[in-house]
Amino acid sequence: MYEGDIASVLITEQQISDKIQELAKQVAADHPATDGGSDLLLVGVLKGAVMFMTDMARALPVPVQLEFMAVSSYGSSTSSSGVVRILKDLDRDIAGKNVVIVEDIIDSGLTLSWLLKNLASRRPASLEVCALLRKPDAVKVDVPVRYVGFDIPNEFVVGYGLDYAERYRDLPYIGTLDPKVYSS
Ligand SMILES: O=P(O)(O)OC[C@H]1O[C@H](OP(=O)(O)OP(=O)(O)O)[C@H](O)[C@@H]1O
Ligand code: HPA
Repeated sequence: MYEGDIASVLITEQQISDKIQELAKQVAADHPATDGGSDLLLVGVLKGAVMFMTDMARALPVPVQLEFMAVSSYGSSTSSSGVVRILKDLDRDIAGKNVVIVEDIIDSGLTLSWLLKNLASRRPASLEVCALLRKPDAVKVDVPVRYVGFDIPNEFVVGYGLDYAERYRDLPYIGTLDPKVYSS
């Protein structure tokens, strides 16, 4: 699939799957199930986090509820515009809920820092972030991320939900994109 467009495989399907088991254990340890179930609410950030969110939800040994939000700062470019827009808001109130934001990638950190402020103002009982990938620039922005899958180099990556111009989301692994794809 996508022959010639992927320069290298950065993280294999197996590595993603093993990491998700690890992350799920960490999240569950911090959010034990109670008699009334668990009030853990995963907030997935569309569209990139869809694969990660659904795999996390199934790996978590505690009941979770799912909500989605769509924001966009990239459009069809490989760098963030810095302007975050809400394309789809949550369907319900998160006040009093234990919320974990599920993100595919933290790159410049702009999306997440905006999202954390936005969701914190809705008064959840707790608010944490679980990100599969984090790039070096994100460390410069002060965003507290409790759960991180992989720290990766500063290269544009695709696959497992991550796109370039809406393509490659369906790849089961994470790869680097051959620069010829976005320079042509
Ligand atoms: O840390 P940042 O530099 O802000 O980048 C991270 C954000 O960029 C991507 O979303 P995008 O806006 O491309 O939308 P998508 O998830 O629909 O692909 C990704 O899914 C993150 O939400
Ligand atoms: O490296 C990336 N790949 C795809 N989408 C992204 N959004 C931020 N960084 C990236």
